[in-house]
Amino acid sequence: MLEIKNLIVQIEDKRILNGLNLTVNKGEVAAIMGPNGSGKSTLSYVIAGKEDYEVLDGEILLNGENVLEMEPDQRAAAGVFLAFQYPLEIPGVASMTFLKATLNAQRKARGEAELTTPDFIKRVNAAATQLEIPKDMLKRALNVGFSGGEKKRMEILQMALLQPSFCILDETDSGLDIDALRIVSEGVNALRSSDRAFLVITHYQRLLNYIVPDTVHVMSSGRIVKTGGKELALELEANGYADYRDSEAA
Ligand SMILES: Nc1ncnc2c1ncn2[C@@H]1O[C@H](COP(=O)(O)OP(=O)(O)OP(=O)(O)O)[C@@H](O)[C@H]1O
Repeated sequence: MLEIKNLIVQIEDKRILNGLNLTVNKGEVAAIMGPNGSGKSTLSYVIAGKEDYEVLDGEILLNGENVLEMEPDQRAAAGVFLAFQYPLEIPGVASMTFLKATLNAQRKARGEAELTTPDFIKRVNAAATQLEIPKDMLKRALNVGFSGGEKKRMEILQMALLQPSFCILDETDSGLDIDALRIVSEGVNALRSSDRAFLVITHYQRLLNYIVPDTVHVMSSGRIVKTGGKELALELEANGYADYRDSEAA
């Protein structure tokens, strides 16, 4: 599904990804853990198509298609979704309006008919109920004045509506209280399916008790330096990253 080969990326002459290789298969939940500054968010931004990054070498293929040649909206239409570490606030745009416009823009890009308002409302309400998002919150400007945990829930609500095939969660657990962590994780788990893949970036093994990964990758200095099963996260929790800092790619 997603294949990254020898990805080398810099920003303002600073090299951040240094020949990164990563494969995530359909149906797989892959976690990435790694020290601060190892390039995890950069990787997620480069996959989603954020500007500013200079790709010097390598490729990113999504179902065989070259993602690096696509504009960000084309990537989204192709199924890439990034749940941000710091979700954006959009003053003046009601969450409901934003969600409907985003969903219909994607459907249009895929050549599908726009959803009617009743159909859309039915879908939003179902997803909001599951994520315990009060309906009146959907009338408020997107993320403006939302707590950290509410913003993260809104990200998962977007994901539930858009039904992307490749979902990246960038530190979705940061700032969540215990109940919100469970709710968000259940929202994510409900979307797990054999034709969808997840890349879960996290600092804490705790999230992976809720969203149990198939694979765990360790990232250090812009490369994947170790890959294992879910037990690798427990090992990291116990021992830290000392064994992996500045190590060569495994
Ligand atoms: N615009 C920028 N200009 C200069 N350096 C940058 C810029 N953006 C990111 N970096 C640097 O790139 C490196 C990787 O940052 P990134 O946010 O990808 O790491 P991370 O692994 O997600 O870290 P964390 O775990 O702290 O969130 C850091 O050293 C960061 O300072």
